[in-house]
Amino acid sequence: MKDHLFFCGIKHSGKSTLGAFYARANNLAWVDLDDLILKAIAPWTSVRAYYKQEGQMAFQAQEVAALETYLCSHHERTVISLGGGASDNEALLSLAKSRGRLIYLMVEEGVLFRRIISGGIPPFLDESDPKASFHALYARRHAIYGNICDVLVQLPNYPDIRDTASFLVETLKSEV
Ligand SMILES: Nc1ncnc2c1ncn2[C@@H]1O[C@H](COP(=O)(O)OP(=O)(O)O)[C@@H](O)[C@H]1O
Ligand SMILES: O=C(O)C1=C[C@@H](OP(=O)(O)O)[C@@H](O)[C@H](O)C1
Ligand SMILES: [Mg+2]
Repeated sequence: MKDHLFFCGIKHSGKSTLGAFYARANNLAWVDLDDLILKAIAPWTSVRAYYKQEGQMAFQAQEVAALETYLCSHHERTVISLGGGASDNEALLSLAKSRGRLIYLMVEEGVLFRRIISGGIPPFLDESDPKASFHALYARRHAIYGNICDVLVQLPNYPDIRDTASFLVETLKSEV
């Protein structure tokens, strides 16, 4: 199967939540790559903790291994929600590219920043200037996703995520 749909985007853009919605609406299988990694790295209970302790290279190797394992054993068309750091994993992106289409769920920087810090400043942002550190992360990853993805969907920021999901389903009708 070479026609999977890979949902890409910066952290908190809604890849996981909207991936599940979109798959349900289109009667497709859905998996979240972070969930597959978590199963593979048991007894770890969080991918973030694994990433922090074992480092980026180890985490990226898990991303590729988890995707390879899934693709080898599942042949139905699947919506696969990637993690936000996929932009920095060339091997993962080229594997995904070879097996389907990459959909960039683009959310405006300010909206994402507010969503991210609503739960407090996360450790991946610089505590002394979280806005500037997020700006740098956003700019770099946005450039990569904008360049590599086959489809870019600029998501609205509706108060109810179900409305955003419906927008996505409608928008992708003409694209995939
Ligand atoms: N369009 C949206 N509107 C409101 N909240 C959202 C939206 N997209 C994501 N969220 C919220 O942001 C958080 C992260 O969503 P998630 O789907 O896990 O994003 P990702 O997988 O891209 O990091 C969740 O609390 C989710 O409810
Ligand atoms: O942005 C990142 O570097 C990461 C995002 C996470 O996924 P979400 O974007 O689904 O939160 C997860 O894969 C990991 O913690 C790394
Ligand atoms: Mg996610």
